Amino acid sequence: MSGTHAPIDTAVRADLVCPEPAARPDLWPAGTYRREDGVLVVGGLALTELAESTPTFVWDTADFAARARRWAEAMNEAFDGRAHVHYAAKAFLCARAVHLANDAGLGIDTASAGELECALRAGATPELVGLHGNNKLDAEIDRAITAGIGRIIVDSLDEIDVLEERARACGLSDVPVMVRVTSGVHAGGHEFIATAHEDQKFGLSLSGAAAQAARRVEASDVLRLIGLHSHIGSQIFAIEGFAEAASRLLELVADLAEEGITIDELDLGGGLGIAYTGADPCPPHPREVAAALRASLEESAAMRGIALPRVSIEPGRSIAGPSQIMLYTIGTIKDQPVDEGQVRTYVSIDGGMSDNIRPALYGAAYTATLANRASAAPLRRCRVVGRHCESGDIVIHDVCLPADIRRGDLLAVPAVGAYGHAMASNYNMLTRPGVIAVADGEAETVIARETVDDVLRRDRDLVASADKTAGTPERMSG
Ligand SMILES: Cc1ncc(COP(=O)(O)O)c(C=O)c1O
Ligand SMILES: N[C@@H](CCCC[NH3+])C(=O)O
Repeated sequence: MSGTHAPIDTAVRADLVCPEPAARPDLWPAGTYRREDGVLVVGGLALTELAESTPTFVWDTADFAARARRWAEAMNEAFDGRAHVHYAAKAFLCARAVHLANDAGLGIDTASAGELECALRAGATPELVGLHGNNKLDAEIDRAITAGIGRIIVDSLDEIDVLEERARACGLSDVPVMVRVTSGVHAGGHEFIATAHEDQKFGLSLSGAAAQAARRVEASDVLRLIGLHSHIGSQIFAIEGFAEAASRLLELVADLAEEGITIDELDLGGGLGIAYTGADPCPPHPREVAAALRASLEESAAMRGIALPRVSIEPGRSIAGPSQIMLYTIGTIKDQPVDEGQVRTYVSIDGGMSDNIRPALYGAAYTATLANRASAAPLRRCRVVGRHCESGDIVIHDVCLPADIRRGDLLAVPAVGAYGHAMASNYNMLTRPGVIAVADGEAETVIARETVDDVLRRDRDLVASADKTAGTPERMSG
């Protein structure tokens, strides 16, 4: 990095420095450390071993499994073995994730035909699978109910009619249904990921529609009411929001009980936050969350004179998030003038908003550190950008990196395991990165990185013209 201008805001702020794994282990897969030669090691594997594979998600599967187990143990301990945990597949899904969740005793929460199909084909126990969605398609419903999944979470009154119709068409008479209730608790980070305030698309309002839905499902001859569901949002650190939502749901449980309708289960959704940078607090341990939920639910139930229903939850981010890091290779580095006499250092990496849309979509903050070496150079405030044709293609707005970073260095971004790969796109026809599992020092590709041919194969005209010239579709197969 060179230039005659002073860098913008030369003061290196501690909160913009990426915490080393030893200082903030919660940001990294467990056991991540920096070797004596400065190389970062994840899952026992030196990240320099993956230098040829960047950009890539690096997934510590043992870390994912341990986080899943921690939720299962915490909930079962707090709720005397009567709780259940469903992994929210939208955070990150592949067959391996299903196996790991399953081995830890978790069910799978899905939200589309694709997620459902992946869970079922990977061998998830159907009774432990749930299906969400504010506009479920007939084909999705048919697949879900004929596979015998354990819960369809209805999201509107209309959908109850559709579910009844589909159940009859499929010859089924005992379809398990939960009613998604909008509790009115507004929690979570960005507005786009808060889901339980009134004026948004999800759920049925506590102020009327939820009770109506419960009555209709209860009265149905083909549906079976198994519980109420609430999801208040995502990236939440304060346990009070979950407790408040649960307490409001219990009020509805008590009202319904007076009408003779029994609610056996409350699903409190997902939402526990994780730390993305050194400025974020450490999230509470699942044990702490589970114990607080138990205490508050017990108090609310006692106050209303009702028995405590079974409790389930659907964590996604808190299981998948810290289990993956993103590994990029640094390319162009340049200083851009921003103000009189000042410059900002732009560090370009070989990925961008197509593998991490969260900064552009939610203003999410990330941090990064050199993965291939340590440096004693002074720190400099940088902006990490991708290689898309878009000035908003910013992966990290502000991070302090050693002033001697150079083309070819590896950059590790922690906590990308949730809503990273899952929200990746092909913008600018970039190929989506793969996911490399690391465990015991070994690397294994679990999701192959896309090739340009993978992307172009969907264009039927290109396939047809390749067929004509080569006489074989293999030409396009990458
Ligand atoms: C219904 C439902 N359950 C679970 C989750 C998972 O949330 P998180 O990844 O924040 O734990 C979500 C996403 O926010 C959701 O919409
Ligand atoms: N996609 C969001 C959270 C998921 C919201 C799902 N209800 C994120 O990246 O933070």
